Amino acid sequence: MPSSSSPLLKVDRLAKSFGGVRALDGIDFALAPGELVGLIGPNGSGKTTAFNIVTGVLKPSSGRILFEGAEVTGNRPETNAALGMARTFQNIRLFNDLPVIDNVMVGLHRKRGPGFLATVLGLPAARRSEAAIRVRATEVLGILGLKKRAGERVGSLPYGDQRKVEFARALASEPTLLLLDEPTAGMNPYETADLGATIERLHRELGITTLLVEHDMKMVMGICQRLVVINQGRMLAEGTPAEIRADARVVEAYLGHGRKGRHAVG
Ligand SMILES: Nc1ncnc2c1ncn2[C@@H]1O[C@H](COP(=O)(O)OP(=O)(O)OP(=O)(O)O)[C@@H](O)[C@H]1O
Repeated sequence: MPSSSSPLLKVDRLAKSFGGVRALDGIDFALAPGELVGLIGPNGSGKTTAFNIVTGVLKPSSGRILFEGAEVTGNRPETNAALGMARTFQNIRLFNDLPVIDNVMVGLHRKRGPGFLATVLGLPAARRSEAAIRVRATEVLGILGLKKRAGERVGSLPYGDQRKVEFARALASEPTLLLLDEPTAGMNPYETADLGATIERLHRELGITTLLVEHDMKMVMGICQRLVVINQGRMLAEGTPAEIRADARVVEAYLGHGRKGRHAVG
């Protein structure tokens, strides 16, 4: 375990090229244990690429990712998940025809289940473990205010609640690092505000270190302790929401992209 002063996650001189496109060029940032940090930047600035490299979906061209002090660069996503990273996706990935509870239980099976085959065959250890997993999944649904919907088909839930189920699945694995990829994508302003409040509350209550990639400036500025701003694959600024709001380079980068409304920094 890291000491309180050593970062939980360190992104070190990260670079990534896709053919001739230099998507990332020297990205450096770190998350201290317990921090809620927003990774922001205009469209095409490289946020998703950075996120995908941290989680292991993409390999960097150069640079390193350190998690709990150990190098995890180039690890497969499943390896990183087993180490304690849990993520949500930009596009919801749930099993629409399955009940809410089953979708959350998937997150727990990934972490410590007895194995798919043992579960299917209903072997005794698997059955006991299955019961424990169901209890834990129900607890997590309770934290997110979704306990009453546990038995409903997840596809029948409103969009905002489906996002919360994804969130519950990530939390169920008891991650050390929670990575949220544009969780408010496709949400209306009410759902966005509600999810922002949920992320902030869970962070406060559970203290999970969280990296949030998000377009909605109002939400990000409202809940994050610190922001990392990238532009055209490079570091642009880092600081508290108040510092970022007052940073002329950030305002310029967003105005240069014609950002208005929910994307405006001011
Ligand atoms: N698989 C790929 N192949 C080629 N170019 C890519 C690929 N993925 C991303 N890019 C390019 O890399 C740059 C960064 O893209 P990325 O999606 O990481 O930005 P972003 O900040 O997440 O954008 P958005 O806010 O629109 O989601 C862009 O120029 C994009 O076109």
